[in-house]
Amino acid sequence: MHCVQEVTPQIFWVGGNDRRLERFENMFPLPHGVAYNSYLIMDEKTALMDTVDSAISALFLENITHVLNGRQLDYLVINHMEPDHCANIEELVRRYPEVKIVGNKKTFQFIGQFYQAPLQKNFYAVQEGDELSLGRHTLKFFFAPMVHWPEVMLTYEQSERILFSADAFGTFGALSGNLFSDQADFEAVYLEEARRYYANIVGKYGMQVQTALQKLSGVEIRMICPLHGPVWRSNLSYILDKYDHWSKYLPEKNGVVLIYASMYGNTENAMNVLAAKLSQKGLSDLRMYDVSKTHPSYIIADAWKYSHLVFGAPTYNMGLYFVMEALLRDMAGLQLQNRQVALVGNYTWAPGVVVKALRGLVEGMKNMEIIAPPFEINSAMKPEQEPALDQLAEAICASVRQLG
Ligand SMILES: Cc1cc2nc3c(=O)[nH]c(=O)nc-3n(C[C@H](O)[C@H](O)[C@H](O)COP(=O)(O)O)c2cc1C
Repeated sequence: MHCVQEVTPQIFWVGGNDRRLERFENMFPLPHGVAYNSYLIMDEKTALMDTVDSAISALFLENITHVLNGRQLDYLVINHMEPDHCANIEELVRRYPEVKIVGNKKTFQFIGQFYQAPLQKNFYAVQEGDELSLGRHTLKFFFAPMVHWPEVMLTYEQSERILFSADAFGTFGALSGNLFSDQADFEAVYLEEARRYYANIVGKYGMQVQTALQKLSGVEIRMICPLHGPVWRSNLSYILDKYDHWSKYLPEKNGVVLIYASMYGNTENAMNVLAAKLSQKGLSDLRMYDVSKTHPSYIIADAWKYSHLVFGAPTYNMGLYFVMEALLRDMAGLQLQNRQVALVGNYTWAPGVVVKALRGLVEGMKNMEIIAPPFEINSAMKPEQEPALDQLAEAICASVRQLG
């Protein structure tokens, strides 16, 4: 049975949800599933905006057949060639041999790489700023290279002022029937997952997101239709503001995330003592993670949200405990920047090694300020070290308060 929703009287959501997939990109846990959105415009000409992942192909094709109701598919716009959105191109050409595949040079290069079938005869190339009339609706194409992949386009429908935004403004989390963000309690249901999606999937490309936002700044947008998660038809400034913060690597909140690695509990203990001191000094909403327990995507999402990060880790085979090293390299790869940092190291026989490694990785990232001398433990924290930890706590509090 088809499952479609009306976005506007002539535009239909023909996507679907996957709550079975364990990990997005075989990497990121999906406790709340994921939605693959696709939109079909029914005008004098019909146009489909992107396809979906192969996991939901059967329902997707049924949805299209239902909405087309015997009509031909005239255009298939490919805003993004990542396989979770383009798994059905070949099948659509088999069903609608005359369909024009709308894309740019890079789109067509990638289609050639992913697909065996000769699809060149269906290609309909567009340039930046080109317009395509469907009748009452007119599509205008904005290129947004590296707002995830190099071929990415944003398609703007001029009559209804709708932005089909590819992966931008998307989120993890399946749709629970409610298609629009204002039908859900977005902050409760989606915000954490939207941030986790942004930081881990798009985070590296902040500069390109800024370029795209500037390109669109003169365009009136009434609705944003992303490829994942709910559609925005109201309060657009809310999600635009989040994207502006995230892509400028500006924290949303002044606060502290304590991130530790620990094999036998001694580093963990020092981090707990530090967290208690921070709390007693008046800091609230502290967040704390064990890197061996929590998937890095969640820690990275909070690193995107908060202004201060404390990293604590033991020495391991004359270096930094691997899981912490992997997390820091992940953060660096995603270009996390502009954070205030404090360090806690632990060793049994090699003083200085782990704090040097932590410092090296943190200083390798842009605009990361180490706000106080590292706190070092020799195997286990001793009561006589409390004044030094107090000093570190005081430095962190002062730095948080300084931000306002
Ligand atoms: C496999 C292994 C390798 C270690 N390698 C080093 C090392 O190279 N240098 C050092 O000073 N301590 C090393 N240690 C000691 C730990 O860093 C130390 O015991 C620390 O207190 C552990 O902190 P934790 O209780 O938070 O796990 C090693 C410990 C283990 C288990």
